[in-house]
Amino acid sequence: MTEYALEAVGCGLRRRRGWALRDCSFRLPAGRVCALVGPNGAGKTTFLSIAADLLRPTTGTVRLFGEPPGGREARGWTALLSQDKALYKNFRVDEILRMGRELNPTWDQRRAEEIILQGDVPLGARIGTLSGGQRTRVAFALALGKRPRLMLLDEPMADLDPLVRRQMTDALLDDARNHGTTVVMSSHVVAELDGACDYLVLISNGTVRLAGEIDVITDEHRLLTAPDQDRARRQDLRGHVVVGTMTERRRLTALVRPRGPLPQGWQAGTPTLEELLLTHLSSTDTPPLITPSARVSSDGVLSPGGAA
Ligand SMILES: Nc1ncnc2c1ncn2[C@@H]1O[C@H](COP(=O)(O)OP(=O)(O)OP(=O)(O)O)[C@@H](O)[C@H]1O
Repeated sequence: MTEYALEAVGCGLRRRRGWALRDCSFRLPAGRVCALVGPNGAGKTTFLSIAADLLRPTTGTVRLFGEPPGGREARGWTALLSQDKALYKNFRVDEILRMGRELNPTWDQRRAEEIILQGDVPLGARIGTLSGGQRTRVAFALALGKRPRLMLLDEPMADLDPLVRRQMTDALLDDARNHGTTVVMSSHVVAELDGACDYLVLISNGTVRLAGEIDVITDEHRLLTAPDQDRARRQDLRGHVVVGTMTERRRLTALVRPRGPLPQGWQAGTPTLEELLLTHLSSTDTPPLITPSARVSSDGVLSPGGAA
């Protein structure tokens, strides 16, 4: 039976200005590396904060391996690496690692030190004297040293140079491959997600628009291209779900979810992850696409045998 690292059922959070997250339902099978994507203000940080028990949802529930995020077990299983990386500035790096060791029964000192030393960060240096990128590396060491079952990352790599981004991505993938760690990573950098992630959750306006395996979601779409001279060609797309269209150099390109045979005279290709995300990010009225493995039934009961 499929084990789910994360299940959200009807999860919503209301802020003073309105809903930051609304009726968010999906599930994430254990061991996946999931990209959490959405425009600014979509609700990604809000969702990750609920999963890390920093915020309580106004409606619905989130479960981590079947347990509520605030429970002792779920706290032990989860590591959150957030945008602000709160680390005590007066602590030395080795003191931060000692804190990690004392707080976490599953602590892996060798792993944490490996991450620090790979970046030539002195173990005796105070956090306050480190550069932004070096601090991020310490935060990664603290999170990876915990050996969590579920790693939540909220735009963690913004201040890292490209080489260190690659090192940290490799470290995450290593953990996913060798220890079955489930990773949820929010980022605006598609290149960072492409190749690293095999699962996708796209949130827009506080609601889930896409959720599931990246290859299954990609397979549900076609990128159609036709010369734009013939305006009637737009009519060809009737009956298909059109996520978005773009005209460039007099050629019309449309990202569609086919509903029947593709129209004659159009070239059909598979969209790249970037094409898929950019088009979905600018679309507000496309019906959500949740693949079977990510689906929660409408009455809030998890659908049986949902894994694809
Ligand atoms: N502390 C807060 N008080 C009130 N509203 C907030 C607060 N934090 C976030 N919001 C609002 O909640 C909504 C969701 O914000 P959230 O930070 O979750 O988005 P995000 O997808 O992480 O955005 P970004 O990509 O810009 O980091 C936004 O409308 C935002 O203005």
